[in-house]
Amino acid sequence: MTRLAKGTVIGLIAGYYDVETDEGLIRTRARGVFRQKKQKPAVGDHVEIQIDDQGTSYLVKIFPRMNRIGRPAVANVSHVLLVISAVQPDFSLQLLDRFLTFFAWQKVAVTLYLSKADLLKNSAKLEQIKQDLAYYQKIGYPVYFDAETLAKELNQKIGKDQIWTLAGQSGAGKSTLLNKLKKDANQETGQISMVLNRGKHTTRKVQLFKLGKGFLADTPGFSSIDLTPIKLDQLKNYFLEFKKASAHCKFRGCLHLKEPKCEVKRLLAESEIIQSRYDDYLAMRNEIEEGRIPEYLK
Ligand SMILES: Nc1nc2c(ncn2[C@@H]2O[C@H](COP(=O)(O)OP(=O)(O)OP(=O)(O)O)[C@@H](O)[C@H]2O)c(=O)[nH]1
Ligand SMILES: [Zn+2]
Repeated sequence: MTRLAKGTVIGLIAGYYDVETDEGLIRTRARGVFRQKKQKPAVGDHVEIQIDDQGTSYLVKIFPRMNRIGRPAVANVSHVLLVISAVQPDFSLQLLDRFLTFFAWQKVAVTLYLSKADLLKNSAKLEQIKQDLAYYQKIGYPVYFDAETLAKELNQKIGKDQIWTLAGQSGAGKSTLLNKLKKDANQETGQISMVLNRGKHTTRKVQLFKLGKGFLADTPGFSSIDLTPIKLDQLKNYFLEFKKASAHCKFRGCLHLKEPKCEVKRLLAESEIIQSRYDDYLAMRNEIEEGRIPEYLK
């Protein structure tokens, strides 16, 4: 006799999957059939497992995913915590726009966190960055300037069963923030970790840890992105303020290039849309047309 159980993969350790189910945490292996089909269950996947009388279990089914992003991959990511540094590496609007476009395309909501503001205390440079970020706040992205406030509010922000992950340029401060959030959540001695650490050779690879009413992926997140698979005529939809404005463009399907009576161009002329956003839109169009990441970004 075998029975089935449903759950979410919350950990991936040396070929084993830890699945959180109604009957508790079950460590299981994936059926060989996935390998034949070149499918690989990822942390965050909603899955079905088969359990026999001896308690041996197999992961037998992956339910359709919302998305699968990052390396190591996390599935069904609904929110990203995007870490951008004020310095080291230098703050870059261009890079910020690339990340935001990528996540809008992946249907992932983004919260911004500015790291290393302490290294620029009271400088004109920091004021400029804050002014830039105020624009992003205005178009709909929440922005945080200190880790304490972020940590406190994340507990409320992470909704039921939501999966969040970190992203940001290499060196931006993702691991530093992650460690802080984990410490605040008192995860290092958490119950799940103890169960999982029983085995001697279990090197943890990827794990979701509980935060708020959902999870945050315990991975460094990812730092490089490829925009070239985006469809050229869809790109405009991933600039939130362009999308909103486009309802008032004369032409449906306006690409905000040379079309007459374009609302995006009007707002740009009035500085309601910042020039760097529009320039980055054009640069990304080029990149998609060329089908490769430009040299200067490699
Ligand atoms: N002064 C200051 N230093 C920071 C801050 N956040 C991170 N750092 C430092 O910046 C360096 C890089 O931070 P990490 O957390 O390793 O960055 P990361 O984004 O995980 O980097 P990758 O693993 O390369 O992707 C480390 O030396 C940190 O101590 C901050 O808010 N202020
Ligand atoms: Zn337009």
